[in-house]
Amino acid sequence: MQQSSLFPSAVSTEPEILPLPGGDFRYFRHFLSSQEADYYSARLLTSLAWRQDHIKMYGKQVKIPRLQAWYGDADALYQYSGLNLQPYPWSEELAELRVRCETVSKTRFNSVLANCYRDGQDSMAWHSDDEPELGRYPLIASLSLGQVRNFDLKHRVSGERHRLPLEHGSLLIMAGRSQEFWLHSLAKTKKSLAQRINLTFRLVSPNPQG
Ligand SMILES: O=C(O)CCC(=O)C(=O)O
Ligand SMILES: [Fe+2]
Repeated sequence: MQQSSLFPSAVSTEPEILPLPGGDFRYFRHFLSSQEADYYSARLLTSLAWRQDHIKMYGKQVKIPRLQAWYGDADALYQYSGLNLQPYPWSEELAELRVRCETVSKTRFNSVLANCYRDGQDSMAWHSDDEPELGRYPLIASLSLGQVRNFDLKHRVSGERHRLPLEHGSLLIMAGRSQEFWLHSLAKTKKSLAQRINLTFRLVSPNPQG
């Protein structure tokens, strides 16, 4: 049975456009209904192959401050923070969400990076999603589930900052030259927070030169 038929009242409205010079950021606050968001949040938490990777920093192996899992088509290989990620095949829930994200963003995705922030101590450092395999003007669809966390944006040249709390069931589309001009991060906080899952749907090229 198609899961989406269980949720006839899914809300989908026009996005809010973030006023960020040079970028193209569109925020769908109520992309999923709250029932859908609860459903996917619970399912993904238990069904994905979460793991805590290590990266090399200053010659030392350090644990990434969150759990991750990479899913996608077999040829969607991805290098991330020096890690070579091999995708797991699409799970049922991820495949359903992929279609929803493709429809709203009018883009095809062949992979998704899942991140799980277990509490306020889990975080993501400043970066852009500008790896060559994402192409020149990548469109990335970022779906958030669970605990609201602050998504911080910083302009590479002017240093201008913007903070967007990403809500349960929301979708943020980053397109055009967003990655070229803007860095993003998720800061740690001392507050006691519940967990949050974020999915970034991506189209990665098996051959960045091609
Ligand atoms: O968790 C988020 O909202 C951001 C995730 C992110 O930036 C990434 O996966 O590249
Ligand atoms: Fe990112």
